[in-house]
Amino acid sequence: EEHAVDDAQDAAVEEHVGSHQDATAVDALDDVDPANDADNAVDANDVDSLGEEDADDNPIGAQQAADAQDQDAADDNPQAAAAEDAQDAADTSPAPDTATTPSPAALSTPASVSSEPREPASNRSVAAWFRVGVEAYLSEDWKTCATALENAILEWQYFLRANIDCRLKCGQEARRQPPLFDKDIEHLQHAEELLRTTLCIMKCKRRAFHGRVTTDTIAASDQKAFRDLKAYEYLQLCYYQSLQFQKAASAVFTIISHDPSNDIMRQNLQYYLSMPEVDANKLENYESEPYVPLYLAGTDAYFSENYESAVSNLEESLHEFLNAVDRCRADCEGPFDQGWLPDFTPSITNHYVYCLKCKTKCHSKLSQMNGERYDDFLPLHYNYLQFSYFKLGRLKDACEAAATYLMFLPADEMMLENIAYYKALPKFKTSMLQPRTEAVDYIHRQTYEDALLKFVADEFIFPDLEEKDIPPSNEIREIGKKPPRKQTDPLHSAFSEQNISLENISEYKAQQNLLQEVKGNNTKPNIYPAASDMTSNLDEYLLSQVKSQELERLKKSSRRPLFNFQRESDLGGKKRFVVDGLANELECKQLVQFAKVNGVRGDGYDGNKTPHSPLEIFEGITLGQAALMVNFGLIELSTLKLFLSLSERGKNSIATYFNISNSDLHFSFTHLVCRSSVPGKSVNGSALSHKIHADNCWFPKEGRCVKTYPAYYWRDYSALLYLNDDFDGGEFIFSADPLGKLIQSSIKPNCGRLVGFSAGHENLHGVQGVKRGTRCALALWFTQDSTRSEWGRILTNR
Ligand SMILES: O=C(O)CCC(=O)C(=O)O
Ligand SMILES: [Fe+2]
Repeated sequence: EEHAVDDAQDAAVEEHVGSHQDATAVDALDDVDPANDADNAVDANDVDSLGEEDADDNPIGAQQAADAQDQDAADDNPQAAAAEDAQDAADTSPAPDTATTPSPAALSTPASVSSEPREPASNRSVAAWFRVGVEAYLSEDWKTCATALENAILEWQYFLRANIDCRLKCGQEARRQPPLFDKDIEHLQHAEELLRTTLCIMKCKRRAFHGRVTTDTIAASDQKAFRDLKAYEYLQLCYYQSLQFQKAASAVFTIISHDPSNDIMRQNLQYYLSMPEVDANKLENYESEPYVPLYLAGTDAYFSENYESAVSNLEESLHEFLNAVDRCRADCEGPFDQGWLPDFTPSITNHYVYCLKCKTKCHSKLSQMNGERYDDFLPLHYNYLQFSYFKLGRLKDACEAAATYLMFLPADEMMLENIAYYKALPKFKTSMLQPRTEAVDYIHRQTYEDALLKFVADEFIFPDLEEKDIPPSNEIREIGKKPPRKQTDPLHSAFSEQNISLENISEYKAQQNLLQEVKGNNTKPNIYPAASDMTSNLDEYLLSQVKSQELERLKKSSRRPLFNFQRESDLGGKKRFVVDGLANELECKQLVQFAKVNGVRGDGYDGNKTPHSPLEIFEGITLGQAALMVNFGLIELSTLKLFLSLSERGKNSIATYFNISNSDLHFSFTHLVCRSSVPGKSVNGSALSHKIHADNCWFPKEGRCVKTYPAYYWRDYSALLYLNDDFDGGEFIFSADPLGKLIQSSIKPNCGRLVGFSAGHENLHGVQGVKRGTRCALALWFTQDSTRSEWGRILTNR
């Protein structure tokens, strides 16, 4: 519960950061309340080290402030008082009740309390609903969890829709206006169009978010959570627990449609589908696009030779697909944190390229139905259409569709043959082979945009930057994130690695600064000093990060923690966390090597060589054994020290996370273990390496977890510090049930990653089968009962 508070604080920080991001340039205009403008200026001041005058210097901001003053005496909210504006806004903003494209997602979201998708019940923001849902999940209040998350999703969809609608409508509207001056000198007409669009967007958003708790800015981390469909992951478990099985299955289906490679959700779906209550034919994708049902209806009609219906459905599907691409592209036009202060032109270029990269992904992102990809989804429409039109005797339409198809796939032999056939028909005229304009424009845009991005990739290369500015290894980066590119400079980086762009650089600099401060003048960014340096308190320092001021500062400047940290809400259950960076590559290699050479088969399990899985070899070595080996001169003292040092780091992280004083926490057992696949045996996909269990009690059957012998019932906390990742399988999993049917989260081991959790039945866990290679970990168990201290540790005190 304490962590819930931490979460809320984090969120507050994020939101805070999020808001002043917008204090820069044009987005600042969005904020029509002058009081807020002032706040933003001050915020910008702390973080971006902008002078206060920046806000005043902002020409439009200043204008606004002046306007505000004029009317201030009469009304605190000057712009709201302007009736004209209100009128304009009514014209330009997405009027709640005249949605041109009602999102099917909203319509089919399980929560559809009313039939009005534009007005979800909303007395909380997106983030607040999400938090209520996750907290309800953690306190096992399944009904509240389900409704809160449904509301979170509705509120999120509203946010998305309002932003997209405003951007699209305002863009169109601005292009329709006659210019203030009818000669386009120095691209002033383009500038005018931007001004008009901006004005319109401000009014539109202001109206769309009027009186709502959710504003037009949502913290980037919250946005990411929703784009990754995090809410559905919780939602499915809450549906399941509140016995709404069909909806649980649909929520999982929604996740898979979005990310077909999500194996955990596939397993969950299989499980749900095996339940008699769940009907596979009624699975719904709650986030499906409008063209999907149209396309399916169109192709069904086509194959049953009902060409009228095929044509009308496929034309509509085509229209909706292009519409979806436009909406996807508009969604890309969000804020961008430059992370530094570039000149005007590089600044807009930077933001432009960021958006462009996002936009060019829309085509393939949408070329799929419920997770099934089709490379030629858009051209396929024209293929079905040409034949259907032909069958209906509409030769001109057939020829147009055929010519359009060829623009996408110019070498398609079948289509070339079709065209030859059409050409031979007496009614044929050459003018009929006109490709359709919507497709011509689409392809031309695609070609030009690809050329721009290729230009960026080829030309923005700055080979002069010194190697010393580049981190030497992956030691300081986050999980799954590429290190900043070699041979790069800030601008290039903005244009290269995915969308992370410049954040890499500012984050890297911030990390460098922090490390510098912590470590004095030692410049190599290495989280841990040499293995033998056991007195270093750097690890303790970093582990106390959650509360540390330094980290707050780091968060403000880079908005990414130094190393990844996952807590309860990320892991789908209580009293658990994951932290990275507890050991460096060298330390991991040394310990793995030691374990592989000295591990004893079946150690710790009375010599049972395959205690967990008959498909794998299990080897282990305890701390006490290692101490004895030093005594007999079999291994180096430094190896023992490393073993000890890593175990202490594990203990520190458990003590810090669970807020226990280090002296009240005792090691009860320390075991360095490796699990190896046996070639030819370990391929069985579903077998577990370690079946689902709790660490301090045992399930005699289902249900009660008994705290008695043979369970190690005195164990209070567990930690696994992983040492390698050069194997397949072997994920650590938290499960909601003892059969491992409902996996809450899955953690891929790698060097320095630690998973920590309380040892009771609230943390059922297991290990997926190791399919290739050897997986080594330092397993640590702790107790608060000093009489249960690990005896072998005494051997190390010499
Ligand atoms: O190795 C792991 O990841 C977990 C092992 C485990 O749960 C145990 O030994 O109790
Ligand atoms: Fe365990």
